[in-house]
Amino acid sequence: MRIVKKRRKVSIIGAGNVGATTAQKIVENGLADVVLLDIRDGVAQGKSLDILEAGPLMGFDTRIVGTGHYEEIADSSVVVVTAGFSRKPGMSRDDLLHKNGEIIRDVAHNIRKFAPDSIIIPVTNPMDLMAYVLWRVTGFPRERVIGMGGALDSSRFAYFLSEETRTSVSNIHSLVMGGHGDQMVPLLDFSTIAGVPVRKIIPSDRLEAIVTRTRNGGAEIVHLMKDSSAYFAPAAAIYSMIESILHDRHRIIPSSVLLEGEYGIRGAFVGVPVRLGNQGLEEIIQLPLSAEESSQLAHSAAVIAEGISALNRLFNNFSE
Ligand SMILES: NC(=O)c1ccc[n+]([C@@H]2O[C@H](COP(=O)([O-])OP(=O)(O)OC[C@H]3O[C@@H](n4cnc5c(N)ncnc54)[C@H](O)[C@@H]3O)[C@@H](O)[C@H]2O)c1
Ligand SMILES: O=C(O)C[C@H](O)C(=O)O
Repeated sequence: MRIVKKRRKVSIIGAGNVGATTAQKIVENGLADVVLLDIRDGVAQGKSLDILEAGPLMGFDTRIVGTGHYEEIADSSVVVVTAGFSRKPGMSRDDLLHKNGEIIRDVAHNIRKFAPDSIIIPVTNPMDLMAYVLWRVTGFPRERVIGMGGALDSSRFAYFLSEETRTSVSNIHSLVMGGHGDQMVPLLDFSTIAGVPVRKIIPSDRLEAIVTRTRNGGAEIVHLMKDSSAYFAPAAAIYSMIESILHDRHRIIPSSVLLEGEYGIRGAFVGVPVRLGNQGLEEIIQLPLSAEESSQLAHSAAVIAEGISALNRLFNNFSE
């Protein structure tokens, strides 16, 4: 007997650099059908057609629809939110709070209305705070709002470690926790090369330089590109999360989720290692952090909590 399984649907809000690159990866790898939505007339439609016209060359049969209408996102398994402004050289991610906050509140209302059963992956910056807006407005359970930040930061950290040691990236496991901002916490005790802790292999001054470069990884690209932030590695990070969810792989991927007492933090979205499967967030992995790492994480969470206070001042009422 043939098992016929309908392809899953992923919607991406924002057809800019991150959104369109993510769409292309999903469709080319046959992971899901995609709806690409943008406020700019014709952009999502044009990019979708362009991606489809590569089908005969790349050999994929997955579909992508470009649209400006939220009705199209109905029945999505996953909705990725990349709509909004990116920072320019000299700006911090938090400088985008007001402009992107308004956009994301509107996007959240539409997700609640048209894709109420979806799992949301917030990407727009400042990501941990935009995740909070999406969670507050949609009223989704925390299992279904999972922000992308730690996957990207950990990948950057791993790449820099591989470059330093001239070792294949496949031998490197790295972990970055905390907010997706200047206070992120790269964890040396949980980062290894072929199972050996990095502190045993790389001298401390070099490790310190790598940690600093990881913290500034986003800014380094913004400085180089001037009018855009990163999008190839971000799209790969989003893809890895969606793949673990749709294929129910239970991969442990650092992501920004609402903490309810884990790591001593409550009421904020903060990056922690989580297990991702069909239902979204399956488990928050609690690691035995050192006193110094715990205090760095607490500091990062305190900065996010300040951002939440600013959001509460901005939106008296999240549901307007
Ligand atoms: N979390 C992360 O790790 C991470 C990584 C990279 C980028 N980002 C963030 O993702 C966001 C997008 O980055 P980008 O490089 O794709 O930017 P971009 O400018 O290329 O694309 C943004 C798109 O959003 C669209 N848009 C704006 N308002 C909209 C609305 N109301 N509804 C639908 N679409 C709307 C724009 O028309 C544009 O096409 C930025 O905020 C950036 O800082 C986050
Ligand atoms: O740095 C940015 O503004 C974009 C993104 O958050 C990144 O880390 O590349």
